[in-house]
Amino acid sequence: MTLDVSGLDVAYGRAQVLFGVDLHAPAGELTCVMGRNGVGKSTLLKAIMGVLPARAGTITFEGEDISTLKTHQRVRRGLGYVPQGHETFPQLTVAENLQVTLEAAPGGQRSALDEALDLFPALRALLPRRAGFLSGGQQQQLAMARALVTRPRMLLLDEPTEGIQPSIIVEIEEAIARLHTEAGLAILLIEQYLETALRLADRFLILDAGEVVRAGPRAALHDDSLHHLLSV
Ligand SMILES: Nc1ncnc2c1ncn2[C@@H]1O[C@H](COP(=O)(O)OP(=O)(O)OP(=O)(O)O)[C@@H](O)[C@H]1O
Repeated sequence: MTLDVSGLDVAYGRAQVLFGVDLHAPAGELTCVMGRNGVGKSTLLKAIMGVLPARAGTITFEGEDISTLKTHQRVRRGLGYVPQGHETFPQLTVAENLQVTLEAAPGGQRSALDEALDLFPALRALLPRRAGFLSGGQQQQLAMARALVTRPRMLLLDEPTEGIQPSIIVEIEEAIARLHTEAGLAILLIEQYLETALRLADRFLILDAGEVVRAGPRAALHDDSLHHLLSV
């Protein structure tokens, strides 16, 4: 369940955005990817999922080189991904959103759906609602529940609390903490805020202008010299 990225370069056309990024996200640990707006955090997750092609570098998951696999093959290997902006099918109900994913998942099991709903109990009451009518926070919970239905071994979350009302942020953070501590799921979390990272992370990595400038265990985040690299 360990994910290793080595020497990753990614570009949008001629504009290179990631430069030789190395990342080690061990099994069972929660790794925070941090850094200010536009430093390349989302691009890193997209490249790990194969949504964007890498120009150079390797991505290894559980010892297998997955660099050339298609996104759905990476999902089958056990990577779950919740992109920024919590994409759901707005015209479908919450129940249908979950069902569609369950049916598309190899060996998808009803029990996985029940477990996902146990993690976000508020979604149960919303099952008949169209996803497009949910609040941003509820849609984020639905997007996370959908990713969990595929029973990932590592979950990649792109700023799950961005732009979400504080009461639901707490629920989402609790769900992330439970997935990590109770279910032992490995998590790669994009998180801009230091306080949240200090609460949740086992280890961290800070990007600046597309390069890894710091990485280490959570304790190393208590370092004032990092502040200029983060949003405050
Ligand atoms: N589709 C695209 N085409 C061209 N450039 C892009 C594209 N998407 C992102 N970029 C650029 O790549 C850089 C990194 O963007 P990215 O979204 O990965 O950063 P980020 O750290 O996730 O920032 P944010 O927190 O704002 O999402 C930025 O300069 C951005 O403008």
